[in-house]
Amino acid sequence: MTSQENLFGSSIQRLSILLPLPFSDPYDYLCPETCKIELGSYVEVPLGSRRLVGVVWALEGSDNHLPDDKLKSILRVLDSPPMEESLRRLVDFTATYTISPKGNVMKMCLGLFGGKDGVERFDHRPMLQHVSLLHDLSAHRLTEKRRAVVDALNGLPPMPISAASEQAGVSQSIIRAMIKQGLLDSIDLPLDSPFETAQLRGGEHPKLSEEQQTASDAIIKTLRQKTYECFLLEGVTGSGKTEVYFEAITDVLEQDQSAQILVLLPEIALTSQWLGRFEDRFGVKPAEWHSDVGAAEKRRVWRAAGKGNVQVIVGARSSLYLPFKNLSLIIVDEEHDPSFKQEEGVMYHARDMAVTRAFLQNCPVVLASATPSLESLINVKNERYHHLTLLERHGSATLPDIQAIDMRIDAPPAGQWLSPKLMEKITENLVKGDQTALFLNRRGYAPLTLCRTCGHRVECPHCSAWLVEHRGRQRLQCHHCGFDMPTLEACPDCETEDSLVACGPGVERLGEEVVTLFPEAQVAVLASDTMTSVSKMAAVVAQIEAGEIDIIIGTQMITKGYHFPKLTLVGVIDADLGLRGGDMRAGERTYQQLVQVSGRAGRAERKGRVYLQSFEPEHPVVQALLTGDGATYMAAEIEARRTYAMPPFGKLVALILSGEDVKKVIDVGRQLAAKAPHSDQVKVMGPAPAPMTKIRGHFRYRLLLHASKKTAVQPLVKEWIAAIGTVKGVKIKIDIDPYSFF
Ligand SMILES: Nc1ncnc2c1ncn2[C@@H]1O[C@H](COP(=O)(O)OP(=O)(O)OP(=O)(O)O)[C@@H](O)[C@H]1O
Ligand SMILES: [Zn+2]
Repeated sequence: MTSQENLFGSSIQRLSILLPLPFSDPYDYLCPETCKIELGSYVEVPLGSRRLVGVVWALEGSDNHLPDDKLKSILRVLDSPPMEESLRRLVDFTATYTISPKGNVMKMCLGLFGGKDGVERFDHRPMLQHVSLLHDLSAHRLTEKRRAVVDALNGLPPMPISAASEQAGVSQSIIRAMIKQGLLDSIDLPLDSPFETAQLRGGEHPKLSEEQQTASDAIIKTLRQKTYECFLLEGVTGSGKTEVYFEAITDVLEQDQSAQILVLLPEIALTSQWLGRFEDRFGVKPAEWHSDVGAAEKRRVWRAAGKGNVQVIVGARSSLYLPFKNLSLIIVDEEHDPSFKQEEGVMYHARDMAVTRAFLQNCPVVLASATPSLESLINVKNERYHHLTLLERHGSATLPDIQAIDMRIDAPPAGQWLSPKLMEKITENLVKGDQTALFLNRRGYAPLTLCRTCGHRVECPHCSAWLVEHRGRQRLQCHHCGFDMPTLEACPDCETEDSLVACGPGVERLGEEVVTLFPEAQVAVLASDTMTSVSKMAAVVAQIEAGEIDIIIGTQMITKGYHFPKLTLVGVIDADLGLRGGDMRAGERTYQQLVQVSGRAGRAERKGRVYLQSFEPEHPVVQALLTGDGATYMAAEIEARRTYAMPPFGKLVALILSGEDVKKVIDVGRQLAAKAPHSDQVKVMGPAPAPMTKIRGHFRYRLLLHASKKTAVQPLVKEWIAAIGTVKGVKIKIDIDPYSFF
């Protein structure tokens, strides 16, 4: 600790404070030595005219030689347990690994907020107006809406006005008016109401099968030793991986009520069914952390995590950076899922960082999947991960029969997308009263609108992409920048009326076809643009569970996690779709997706069947599904990666340059190429126009660095980019181990 006398004779110290701003290093601040401060303490500091939350990164100043009188003092130490060393080290690691400013990683740790809001979060617990029903209003004459409010509140403890309005389906003003008239009571309660503790042996408690038991025993053994170990829990679809890790969660909490568990799920849409299962099992809801959670709830979860007042948090990628007090187990479900890679800002891979966090925390981590990523399989081979396998479906369920439909032979009628064979199977299934899922990974009505007269394709004015028709909403939309406009009557180029045609199918168009062919069936179309919130998705899931839906049509959002006992037929409309892009992971990704969607069929007593419509049924991916020999397919993929020294046998770093002035972008690209590191261990390709040459009016070029496994790429890339310096108007994004090549 450095200290010296200040002007007034009292002792002061210098501190390094990491701020949630895009800076790489902490800033120096002063504070009286009497101040009770620790490494990791959250403090409020001034910066210009702003007040920010920062974290004490060192109990001494950095080496910036600024005299004390140039430094400002911290304003106060905030009321929260200090950030633990393991999280501070994760921040350092993430920043170094991804070549991001440390302050940007700190921003993720603080949750939502950088500025003022961050400070408010630490203030005495905010109070919130709650409403309750104390009087008997049955004799009152009430409007329908007021009656709905009474029904929603009846017999329940006070709830926030927003919750009551949601429950009753009326506006908040109606509730406020009722409070004013004395019909309802209002009370201010702290927002930070505590999370309930799980009931460990109370709820539904399945008896594990032998292989499930073996897997959960292995995890529990490590849990009790309180050490790091990474498990790859590989179990076929429907084998009950969730039950295995629920058992592990039960054991951690049985050993230690204050233990905390983090479960990462790839998609928030997935959580509805998962949450239901959790609640059945543990009698309480876990805390949630994802983009659909409101600011007040996020504040509550963040604080509870830090104070150790919440046991289980289920979340998306960013929950990994929450300030847990006693993190004891991390689960990454569907670990192979590409959405764990963050593609904006700090470009980290949440699965890999979860393993790192567990290592720093010295606790076990479980990666679960029916189709593990190639990287994880290799880590098993190298004995870095402990492999646990479930080979059979739970109970009497068996894996579905999978067949291909050769679209060159069994072609659909013109302008339709369902082959005669698949139509026949759907009809049979409807007669049986079973449910069918049709998978097509394309949102909207049609991916392309084409003019029959002049051949013009309707493109986004800001991106090099076609506009996708959304017929229900009568809009044309860009799926890259969100640009949106009404559908057109005439061709924007040759101005011919009624000459535009929709080309290709999206789920909406497939829905139209299905409704026409099977008018008596109840159909639901699920895509991320229609299922915009967890509650909307939950409502549809409940309908499917209740058997109110016969045919489910959806994008990749329906492929994973779901368990619908009555679903026995899966049709894949275009099994080759994912193979067309052609990056290094296209085959692996398509294989995983097809296994996952097939895995939705026949998960209970009734046998499942899957039909893959393909123009290339001889493709190794389709063959792997038909033969059920995924292991051989993945082994061949691993060999191909090894041959070409592709990750994880070698390293890739992508540089994505973008700017409004294409000449400047190309110029920076050329400068980078000229200064590129080259050796027998390192090669650089590019600059080349990105496949998406323009997004949001910004032109994009890419360079790709390929290095041997032993090369430390981060210092190399840092030095390389520093040699160019910053160029105004051109952004350089660094993507270590890229998953997207667009
Ligand atoms: N030991 C058990 N006792 C009773 N029910 C079980 C048991 N194991 C699994 N199940 C039930 O079997 C069904 C499938 O299990 P689960 O959803 O956990 O599989 P999964 O391995 O996660 O599948 P997927 O990878 O396809 O998501 C669930 O309804 C689950 O409750
Ligand atoms: Zn666009």
